Amino acid sequence: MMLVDQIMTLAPVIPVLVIHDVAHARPIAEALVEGGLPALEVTLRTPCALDVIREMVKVEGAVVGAGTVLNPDDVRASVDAGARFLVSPGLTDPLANAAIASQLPFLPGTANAGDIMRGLDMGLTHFKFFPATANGGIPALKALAAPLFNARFCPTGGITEATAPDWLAIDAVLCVGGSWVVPAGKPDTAEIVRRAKAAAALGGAPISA
Ligand SMILES: O=C(O)C(=O)C[C@H](O)[C@H](O)COP(=O)(O)O
Repeated sequence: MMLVDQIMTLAPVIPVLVIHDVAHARPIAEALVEGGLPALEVTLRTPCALDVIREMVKVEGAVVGAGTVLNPDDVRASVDAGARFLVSPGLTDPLANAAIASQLPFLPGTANAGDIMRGLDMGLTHFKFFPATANGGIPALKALAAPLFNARFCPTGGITEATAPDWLAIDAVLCVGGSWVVPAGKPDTAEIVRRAKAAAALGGAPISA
């Protein structure tokens, strides 16, 4: 099992995936891995999301996690599908307890100092900062990371290929999440490889785990 900081340092970007057709799972995962983005966040927002995880875990080199994990049932379903990490938009006690019990790396969404402090109290150290842009952007995260100096972040929400380098330049930021790498609709795998390569090159060379 990988540690959360190993997942977060596989590449500078974790692509956030909203996939509506299980037939798209493998070609998308293969294109992302080929492009240098092995950590994949499959959001549990579509009816086929758990089947997408089951397909993507078969792709060599892919480290597949579940996103939009909202409650203990989602944790159980993600574990059963083979997810290797969990990402949520927020931090609740029932979710955090289930995620910690699962022993999978867990990146809970946090938006303010109280969220992060509750997470630190639970023994968590790595957080999603969400919704990153709408929630005050880079100045907000820098202001939060200063007193909460033990916390490390994956900002997500509204980040683009153009703005990602500024986020990655923050010391407390290990990677960013974003949906821009895989546009909606029928996958254009050549375009996904191109976008993945561009994302993998952001913020310097990836540190392999
Ligand atoms: O589904 C979740 O668990 C979320 O928390 C939401 C996603 O992280 C954002 O929707 C990605 O944001 P964009 O890159 O702006 O599209």
